[in-house]
Amino acid sequence: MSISLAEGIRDIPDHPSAGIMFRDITPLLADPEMFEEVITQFVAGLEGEVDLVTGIEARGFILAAPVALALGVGFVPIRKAGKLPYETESKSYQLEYGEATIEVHKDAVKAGQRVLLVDDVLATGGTARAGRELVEGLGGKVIGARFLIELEALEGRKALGDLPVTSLVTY
Ligand SMILES: O=P(O)(O)OC[C@H]1O[C@H](OP(=O)(O)OP(=O)(O)O)[C@H](O)[C@@H]1O
Ligand SMILES: Nc1ncnc2[nH]cnc12
Repeated sequence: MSISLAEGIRDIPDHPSAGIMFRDITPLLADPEMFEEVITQFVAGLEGEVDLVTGIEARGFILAAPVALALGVGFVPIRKAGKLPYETESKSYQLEYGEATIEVHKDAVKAGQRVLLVDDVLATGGTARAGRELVEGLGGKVIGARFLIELEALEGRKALGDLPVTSLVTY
């Protein structure tokens, strides 16, 4: 029987602010079959193609870490400003409901490493683009991005240019 990932996503109107329909993935995460299905679909075709997986705080971490382990490669956290302890590079950006700054450790990616970007939601694409720019600023090559959810009306793919993007549930 095929699994419907959309059934694990709950709609919360007006969170975190009026007019936003928040797509809550916690029911999916609480279901091990759905969670495993996401990781299986994310890694399909990527064996041997990736040197590092990066995830963006906080929900991106939940999905990116098991993807890294499934591919047998390391995980690099991209964190909100002020959280990483060593020297960092930073990027500020807009997202669907505000603005933020994210950071990565300066030594987290080596020149030429192939990096997969993983996050839960692609909305405006501001977060993912900032993450891509951080990785590429360190000399890494972002080879693709995987999202559980894509909010198509916000056209986040456009912010990622020619990057190969896969999303599993679209709204
Ligand atoms: O495409 P965008 O418009 O940039 O929006 C997508 C981002 O928004 C959410 O993160 P949020 O900053 O809310 O952080 P969280 O994971 O800590 O809740 C989500 O997890 C993505 O990272
Ligand atoms: N509508 C939304 N629901 C959940 N996460 C988001 N990140 C950006 N927009 C979002």
